[in-house]
Amino acid sequence: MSVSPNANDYRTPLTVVILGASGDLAKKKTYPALFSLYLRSLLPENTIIYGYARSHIELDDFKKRIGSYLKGSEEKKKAFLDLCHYHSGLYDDKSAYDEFDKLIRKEEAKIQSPTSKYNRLFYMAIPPSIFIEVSKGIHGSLIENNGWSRVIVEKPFGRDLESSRVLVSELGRLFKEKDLFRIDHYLGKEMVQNLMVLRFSNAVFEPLWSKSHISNITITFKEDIGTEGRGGYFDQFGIIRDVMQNHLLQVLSLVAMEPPLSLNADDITNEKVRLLRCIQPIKLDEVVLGQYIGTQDGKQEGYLDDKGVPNDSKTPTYAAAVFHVNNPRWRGTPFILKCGKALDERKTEIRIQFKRPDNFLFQDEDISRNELVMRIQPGEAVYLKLLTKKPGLDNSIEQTELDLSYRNRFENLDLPDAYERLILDSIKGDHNLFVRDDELDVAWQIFTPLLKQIESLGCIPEKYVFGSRGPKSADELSKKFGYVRSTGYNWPGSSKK
Ligand SMILES: NC(=O)C1=CN([C@@H]2O[C@H](COP(=O)(O)OP(=O)(O)OC[C@H]3O[C@@H](n4cnc5c(N)ncnc54)[C@H](OP(=O)(O)O)[C@@H]3O)[C@@H](O)[C@H]2O)C=CC1
Ligand SMILES: O=C1O[C@H](COP(=O)(O)O)[C@@H](O)[C@H](O)[C@H]1O
Repeated sequence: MSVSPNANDYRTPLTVVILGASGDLAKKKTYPALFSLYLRSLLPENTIIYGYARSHIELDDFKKRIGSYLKGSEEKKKAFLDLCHYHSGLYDDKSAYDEFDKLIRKEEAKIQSPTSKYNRLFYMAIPPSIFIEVSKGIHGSLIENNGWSRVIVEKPFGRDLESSRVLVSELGRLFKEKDLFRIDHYLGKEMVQNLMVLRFSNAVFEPLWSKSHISNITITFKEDIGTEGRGGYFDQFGIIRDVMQNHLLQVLSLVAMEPPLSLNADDITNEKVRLLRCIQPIKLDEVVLGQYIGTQDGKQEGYLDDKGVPNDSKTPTYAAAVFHVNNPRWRGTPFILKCGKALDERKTEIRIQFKRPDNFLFQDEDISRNELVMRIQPGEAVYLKLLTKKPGLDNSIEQTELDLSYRNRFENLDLPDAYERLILDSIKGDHNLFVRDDELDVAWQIFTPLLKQIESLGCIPEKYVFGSRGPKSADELSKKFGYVRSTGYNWPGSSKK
């Protein structure tokens, strides 16, 4: 579904309320995304942005703080910051929300609405421990009855099936599903969006897209930074809850789902949910857990050195796990999901490794498999690794690639940040890129038994050094499930990357 900027929603004044405006997410992601939308003239004509948090911050200081994360001309920044207000108040105090509502109404009253309506978008950039009390505050004092009120919630949506169900039902009592937007920011990334187009608009892929031709699929998330002071938060969740249960599972479902009935949000989510229901319970012996340690030269600290992390923490900062999808398309093709912090590089990619052709004529050659790689970040690219005859008199075979590097192919590439796209969609009321309640439920059904097993057995993660490729056992796991690493491949563009 798409809504044109001329629709009524764009003429109706909008108040964006950022709860937790003094925090990290707000300054690094939410305000910069709103600023980009402002620069592209994609915010409704009369938009006010109100930050709310406990900290007492003077408006000028607050503007300086968020201004330092905005990229654009000083003139545009100033014009954007003129739309921004800040109010401090408690999260569990009804009178504070009532007072805040009065302030917002006063600002809104200065604007004549051409549609006689006023819309409000609430963005919860707050820790999960206060989701429910803040939701009650919004519901009790801040809802706009003459227009829509929508709520964007950030992950984590619970820490297991039980807590997620409590959260879903509590929020469900306060807001209708159509007004709730659960963000998984990976769904807003360009290449993740491109998955649907690549798969379903190109006749060349669909006939190959199954166990008949695909040997294994690896979805990898690597970060080259550690927890960097966020250890206190991270330690309560670990990498499986932080990245695998949400971002990687979303990518898996888009790679593996059947074609949806239409591009309508519900039809797409129905297919994702149907696919997720086919995932077999994850086996502990098909999982590798890791935790990073510092480098010998002391330049990089280990996870346990991060303040807020207990000395004896067993929380994994790396995980690899094998997923088996029990349906006719995928039965027999393993999906290997890998994610970790403090590794050798920053990279998120999908790597589809094909089987050898049935009637393989080149038995004597040490020949690698075809691979279709979709690099989500950095440097968005889709490339197909294939074999050609070495040009010239030589008859040997060489690995090469069909390469769609976005930066080379698309001129003046200006990709919107994931948050920018997602905030815009919530203004349009488009749920396509947000997580539906039943989707969340099935994701937790997949992971909760594994997480409980890991915790009850007190599994000790394998140590790996900051900046390495992660635990050694992860490569063995990939190999065991059919991944064949090609050697001797040389990408000529590496110097341009
Ligand atoms: N358009 C573009 O931008 C293109 C870029 N390239 C670049 O060329 C380079 C090579 O590409 P490609 O062959 O696809 O990717 P890589 O050789 O980087 O990785 C291929 C696979 O091998 C694994 N691997 C890497 N090192 C080891 C190791 N020492 N032991 C075991 N497994 C390992 C990787 O795991 P893991 O992911 O866990 O590291 C990954 O699954 C990359 O830098 C790629 O980005 C190539 C083609 C096009
Ligand atoms: O949700 C999260 O994602 C970030 C990585 O996001 P990216 O867009 O930079 O890939 C990760 O660092 C963080 O731990 C996690 O909570």
